[in-house]
Amino acid sequence: MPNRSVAFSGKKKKKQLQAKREKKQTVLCEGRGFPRSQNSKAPVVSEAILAKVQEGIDNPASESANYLEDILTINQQPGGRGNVNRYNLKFRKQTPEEIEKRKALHYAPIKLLGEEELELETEFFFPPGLDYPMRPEWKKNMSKQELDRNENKHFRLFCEKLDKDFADKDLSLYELNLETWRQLWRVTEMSDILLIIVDARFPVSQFPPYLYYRLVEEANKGIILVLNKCDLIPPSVIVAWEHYFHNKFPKLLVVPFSSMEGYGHRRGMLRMAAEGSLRLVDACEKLIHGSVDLTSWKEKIEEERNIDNEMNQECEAEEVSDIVINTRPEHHERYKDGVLTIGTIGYPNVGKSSLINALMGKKVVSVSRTPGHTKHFQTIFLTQNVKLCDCPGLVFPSTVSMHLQVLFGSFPIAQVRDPIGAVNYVAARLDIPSILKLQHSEVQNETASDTSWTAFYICEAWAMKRGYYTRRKGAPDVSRSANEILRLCLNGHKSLVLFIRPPSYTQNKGDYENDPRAEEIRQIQGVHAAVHEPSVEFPNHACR
Ligand SMILES: Nc1nc2c(ncn2[C@@H]2O[C@H](COP(=O)(O)OP(=O)(O)OP(=O)(O)O)[C@@H](O)[C@H]2O)c(=O)[nH]1
Repeated sequence: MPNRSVAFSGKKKKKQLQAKREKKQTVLCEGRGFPRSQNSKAPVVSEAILAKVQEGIDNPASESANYLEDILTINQQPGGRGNVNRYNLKFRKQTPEEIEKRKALHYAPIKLLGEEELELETEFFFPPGLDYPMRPEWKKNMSKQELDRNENKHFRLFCEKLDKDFADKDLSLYELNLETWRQLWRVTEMSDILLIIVDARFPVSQFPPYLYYRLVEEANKGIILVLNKCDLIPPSVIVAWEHYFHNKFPKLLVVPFSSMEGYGHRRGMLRMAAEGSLRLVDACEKLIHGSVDLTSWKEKIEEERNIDNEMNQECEAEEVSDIVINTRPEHHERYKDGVLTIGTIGYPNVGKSSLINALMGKKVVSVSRTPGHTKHFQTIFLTQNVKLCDCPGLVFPSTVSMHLQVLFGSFPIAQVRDPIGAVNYVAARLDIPSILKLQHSEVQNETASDTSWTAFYICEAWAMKRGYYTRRKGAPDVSRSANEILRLCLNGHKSLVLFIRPPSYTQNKGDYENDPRAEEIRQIQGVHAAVHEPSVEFPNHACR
C-alpha cells in the first residue's frame, strides 16, 4: 500500500513555524556578529567590531555602489505631465554592507563632541574640484530630440567623471534626475538675481562654492545668500556666519530670514515677513543699481507692516502661479520688459516655498515637511515689476554625510533605512537624554555593569516615555522612536536644535553676542525665535 501522508495537527504546524522563525532570527543575529547578552535587551558589540566598523565608515570607497547604472534607468523614463514619478528626487541606493556597518554603531557608547568640533567650513563639505552638471553647448535650431540626447549624454559623462575623480572621497547622495537639473538651468538662465536659500542651521553644507563661481564670476549674475530658518539659532551665530561669508565670498550679499516671522499667533494666519523682506529689497537694490524701480515692493512691505495683527489674512491657497515645465534653453535678456526676475535655488526643505509665501504675505505655493515637494519651477509676480521663480529643491554633489542630509531634510526620513544610526549622529552632538529627560532602562537593573547611553538605549527610552511598543512582541518600538527623534530635530524642535558654527565661533562668541547686528537679527527672527523660548511639552500620541 502506498504510504499515506500523516495528518499534521494545527499545534504541530504552529511549532514548526515557530522553530523556523527562531532559526531565521539566530542566523540574522549571528550574521551581524551581535551576540546577545543575558541581562540586556540590546545586542553587545566588541571593541574590535566597533573599530572595524569605524574603519569602514571612515573609508567607504571600498564599498562604492554602482549607481551609474541607475542614472540610465531614471533618465529614460517617459516625460510629460502623465508620468507623476518623472520629477521625483532620485539618489543612488546604499549597499547592504554600508547599512550593516552603520547599524553596529547603535550599540556603541556615545561620546559628546565639544562645541568647537561643530565649527565647520565650506571645504569640509565641498572639496576643491567638485562641480555641478552644467547645461551643455546648444544651438537655437536644435530639435527637441537632439537637445535631449545631448543633455542626457553630457549628464551621464558628468556623473561618471565625478565617480572617477572622487573615488577616494565619500561623495554624498546627490540628485540623479536630469529633469531637475534642467529646471535649475532654466531658472538660472531666466533670472537676473538668484537667491541661494540655505537652512541657517547648516549654511556651509548647503552653499556649494562652485555655484558661486559659476553664477557670479562666469555668468555675472547677482546672488544673495538667504539664511532662512534663522529663528532656530542664536543671533550671535547668524552674525558670525555673515562675517564668514563676507570674508570668503566678497561679491555675495547675505540676508538672514525667517519665513516663520510671517506666521501670526493664531493658527492658520499668515502675513508677510516684513523685516526680512525689507533686507531683501535692500540687497536687490544694491545689485541692480536702479535698473528696475523697486518702490512698489517697498510700499507693499510698508503697507503690510501697518496692518494690525488682528487683520491677518487667512492662510488659504490663493490662485497659483504659472507652473512652467518647458526647460528648453533660451538666451537671457536682462530685466526683460522692465521686470526684475528673482530665482530661488536651494536644497529640498530649506524653506523656498515658505519664503515665497512669506514674501507675498499669503499662501501662493504649497509647503510641506516632506522634501522634494516642489516638483517643477513656478513663477509668481510679487509686484508688477518683480517676478519670483521657484526652482525645485536640488541636492548638489558634496561630501555631506548621509546623516546630515537626513537632518536638514534633503533625504526623506521615511526612506531612511537606519534611523537609529542617524540618532547616533545627533546624540554625539546634542545631549539628547537630558534634553528629552530620558531614563536609561538599565538604571534599575542591578546586574547591569554599564549604563552608558547608546543610540539604541536613547530610542528605547524615548519609545517607553512616549508609549510606543511593537504590536507583535510588545517591545519598545525603537524604529518609530528613532523616526520621531529625527523629525523633532529636522523641524528644529525647540530643544533639539542641532546647528553648526563657523570656524573660531566659540573663541569669539562674546564679540558676536555684543555685535549691534544681533539686535537687528532678533527682529527678523520675529516672535517665533526658538532660541529664546523655554522647552515645550510634547503632546502624548502614545499607541500600543
Ligand atoms: N522654523 C522655521 N521653519 C521653516 C521656515 N521656513 C520653512 N520652514 C519649515 O520647513 C519645512 C519645509 O518648507 P518648504 O517651504 O516646503 O521647503 P522647500 O524648500 O520649498 O521644500 P521642497 O519643496 O522640498 O523644495 C516646512 O515644514 C516649513 O514649515 C523658517 O523660516 N523657520
